[in-house]
Amino acid sequence: MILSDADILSRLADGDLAIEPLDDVDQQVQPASVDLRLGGRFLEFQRTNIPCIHPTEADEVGEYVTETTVEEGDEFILHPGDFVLGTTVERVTIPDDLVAHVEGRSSLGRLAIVVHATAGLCDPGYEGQITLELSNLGTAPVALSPGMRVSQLTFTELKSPADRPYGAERGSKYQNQDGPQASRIGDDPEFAGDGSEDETR
Ligand SMILES: Nc1ccn([C@H]2C[C@H](O)[C@@H](COP(=O)(O)OP(=O)(O)OP(=O)(O)O)O2)c(=O)n1
Repeated sequence: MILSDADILSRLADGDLAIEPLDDVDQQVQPASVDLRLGGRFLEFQRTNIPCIHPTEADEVGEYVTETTVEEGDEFILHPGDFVLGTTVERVTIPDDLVAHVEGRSSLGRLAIVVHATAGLCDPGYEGQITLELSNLGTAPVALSPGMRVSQLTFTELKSPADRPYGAERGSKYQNQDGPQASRIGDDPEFAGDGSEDETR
């Protein structure tokens, strides 16, 4: 079951679901979602001499990524074909019986801006800001302004609370993330070497 505006406000009042800061409830709480704003920090991917990123090599991911900060009032120009990581202003806390989905806003979609290229699920138990996978599928550069409502979050009730919510034990690489975070897929246990893997690779 997807939460309505009344359900969302009731869960926010209960305090187990949190979205902070929620500065303008009237504007941000939509009929069945909450609009989230664009933060000012971006991770851009540079062209380098590395032939490719091996997703399991944390250093290689780091080599490609540089952080840019855009102050409120300034703009970040997203060029056609570009892919950058952004962040929400808001920090969310998802209770164990809800899952949240990051969706784009139609008004930006109509300008060819996509806010999650592939991954859009916030697990039960997740806490932190949300990293946005921003791309421009169009032919014109688009100016993005920190503080603008850029994405929306919907909430779906689980049939029963998660037994092992995000952050409780395994993995949970992105718990409490602050600002845009690059991929940490190299921290996956199957790549980190848990004794069952060949570590001489
Ligand atoms: N666009 C998104 C999607 C998700 N998340 C956050 C909330 C999720 O609960 C957390 C983990 O997302 P996934 O489970 O999709 O990612 P992984 O499976 O790669 O990570 P892990 O192994 O930690 O589960 O990242 C995010 O910040 N931005």
